[in-house]
Amino acid sequence: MNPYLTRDKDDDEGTNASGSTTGLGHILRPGEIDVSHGPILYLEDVTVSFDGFKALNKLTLSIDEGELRCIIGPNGAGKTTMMDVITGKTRCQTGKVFLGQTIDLRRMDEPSIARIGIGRKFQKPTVFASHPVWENLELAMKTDKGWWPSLRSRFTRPAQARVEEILSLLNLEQDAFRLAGDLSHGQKQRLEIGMLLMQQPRLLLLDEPAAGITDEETMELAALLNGLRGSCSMMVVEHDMDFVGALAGDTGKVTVMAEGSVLAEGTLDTVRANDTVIESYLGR
Ligand SMILES: Nc1ncnc2c1ncn2[C@@H]1O[C@H](COP(=O)(O)OP(=O)(O)OP(=O)(O)O)[C@@H](O)[C@H]1O
Repeated sequence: MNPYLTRDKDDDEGTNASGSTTGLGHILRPGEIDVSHGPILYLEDVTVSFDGFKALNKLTLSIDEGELRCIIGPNGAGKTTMMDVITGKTRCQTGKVFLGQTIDLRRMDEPSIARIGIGRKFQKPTVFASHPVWENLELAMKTDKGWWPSLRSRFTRPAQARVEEILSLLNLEQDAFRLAGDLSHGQKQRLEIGMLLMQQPRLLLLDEPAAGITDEETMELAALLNGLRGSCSMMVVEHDMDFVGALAGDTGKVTVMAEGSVLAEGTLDTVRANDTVIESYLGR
């Protein structure tokens, strides 16, 4: 079962002080993401310069709610810098960066951006190697206590149910009691995505999740991400074109970046046939 289907009712609907539904879904509570009239992520004319070099050059891009967008492009195109800007790690000099219609990410710091629902996975998996798989998931669960204090707190029934749901989604049920450090590279990648899912993100940013994993694990990862489609928006930066093909299918939108801007956008077949893309990235 998709874990987002069990999202708390209060997470998605307007509620009044007594907790009953108001029916005024368009009236936003603080921190609520408004996607009623447009995309979940919107970047416009974003520029980032490092000592005069433009890593991002008037980058304009948007992601729809529930979309899985693959981003491809040559080394140095600015893909990681773009994720750094979205997550508040790097500040852009000019441009707009919005989550939904109302949340200006440029005004927020990294922890606040993470709390509001943007999860990021770096290329190298980061798991608690000396803890069992299930405990990695439990530690990652959204909590006001933080990870380390929560290690000592009781494992509640709802937490247990969510861990079981995510283990099943990750196809790691048989490995629940193994130490995370003993998993294969591909299993660690899936576990780290599961740890992000425990926090019920609205937008996931994944940087080359298929790098260094076997072909079989790559397809398993693609199945996992395809299964999340619609319930969580995702931006996946990737060089492995088989993986991109498995994610984008015939109709998914792929963005090609080069020199800090969008070079082309469309279905994988469309961008693959684009002469400029062939010249600058895919080769003949
Ligand atoms: N902190 C920094 N200081 C100076 N230059 C930087 C910095 N961060 C990135 N750059 C430069 O900005 C450009 C874009 O880098 P970025 O890592 O965003 O590209 P990328 O598309 O993610 O590449 P790759 O596919 O190799 O990961 C590169 O030329 C890089 O050297």
